Amino acid sequence: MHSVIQQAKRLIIKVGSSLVTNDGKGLDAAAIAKWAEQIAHLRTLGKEVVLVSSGAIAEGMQRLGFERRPTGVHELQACAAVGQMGLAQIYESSFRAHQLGTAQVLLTHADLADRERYLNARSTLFTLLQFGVIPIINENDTVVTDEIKFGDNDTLGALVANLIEADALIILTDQRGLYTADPRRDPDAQFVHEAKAGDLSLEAMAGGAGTGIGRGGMLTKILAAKRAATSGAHTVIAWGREDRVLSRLAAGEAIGTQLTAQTAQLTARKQWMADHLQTAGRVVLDNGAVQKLTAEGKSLLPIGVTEVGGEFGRGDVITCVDASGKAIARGISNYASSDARRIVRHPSSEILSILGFVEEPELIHRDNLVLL
Ligand SMILES: Nc1ncnc2c1ncn2[C@@H]1O[C@H](COP(=O)(O)OP(=O)(O)O)[C@@H](O)[C@H]1O
Ligand SMILES: N[C@@H](CCC(=O)OP(=O)(O)O)C(=O)O
Repeated sequence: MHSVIQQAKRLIIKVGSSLVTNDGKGLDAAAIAKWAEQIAHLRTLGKEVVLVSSGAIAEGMQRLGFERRPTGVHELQACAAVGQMGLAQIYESSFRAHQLGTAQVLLTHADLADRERYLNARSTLFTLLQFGVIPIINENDTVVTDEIKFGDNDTLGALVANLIEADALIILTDQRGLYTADPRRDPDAQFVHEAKAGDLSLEAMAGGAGTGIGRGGMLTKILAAKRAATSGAHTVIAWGREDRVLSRLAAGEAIGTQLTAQTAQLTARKQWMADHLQTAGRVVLDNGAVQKLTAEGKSLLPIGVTEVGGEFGRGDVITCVDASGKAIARGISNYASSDARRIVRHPSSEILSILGFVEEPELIHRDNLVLL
């Protein structure tokens, strides 16, 4: 019995190129329809699902008549642009059959490295989930070059898991999971049912991609599990063509390789904030706001702030101090210091008229806040 997917409330599901495009033969509509049906079922169980799908380049190659993967970066980018249309179309119609809308989200490494864009991507994804649509994510291949690429969507899946604090990452691939060696090369390879995410011995077992279609191979999946675990997300690597694989995982069946995160979600997040020893600025809270944060676990609203110190940007970690100057919390600011100065002491309903825009009603959302 594997219970991590059964218990997960928010899930990232990553499907690889070889699966989506039937080993490069063209989009596998039947397989995609089955995942869409199962994801619709997961939604009825109350789970939020974000899909990370590869396959744009493979599908674009097919559409443009390439027999082999082109080597030129612009040809690859052109393939991605062409193929992404196919992906968007097939996901939209497959989910539509289950009364579910989809949204296309194309991300680059630079988007997640930049704090402001990181926060924007995060807020947009949360909003899409609130609207009940399925975000379909891929790398924005047309604008990236090798140096700034995620490179493989396993890594992207893990970063998205970190971004929206998913409980689990499911990586669907063309193998049943991790073996002690590449099963395509070593007939004696043993299946690994369960391990700790981040266990170094796993990295020695995993090899590169098995076909010319996929990019990452097993090593990037193992590293993705390690990365996902830093924000407390567990990973399951499973065969995408396994009968009802997603529904059975959600029912607690032990399919695939389960890589369990060792850090609890909250601890991981707290640790991340605690690591920000040098914060960019500070806000002074009135007694009411101190009470809301410390005793009631609430978010910090601009109205509870009396003073803003230092220069910081949206997305920077700042310190919250009480009237005596004692640090009581640390968190990610939704507003730059220049904007924060204008909205403090005001109710959130006035943010729009003061600034002309609203990022969020909170200065720091409680999910982005750690008490000291
Ligand atoms: N230890 C291992 N266990 C399982 N598969 C492995 C291992 N090492 C390498 N592989 C290879 O990784 C491949 C899956 O990665 P990849 O081709 O990138 O798929 P995807 O397109 O799903 O990301 C498998 O087909 C397999 O040949
Ligand atoms: N963004 C690329 C994904 C490349 C990639 O990571 O492929 P895979 O190893 O199959 O997940 C595409 O859509 O073709």
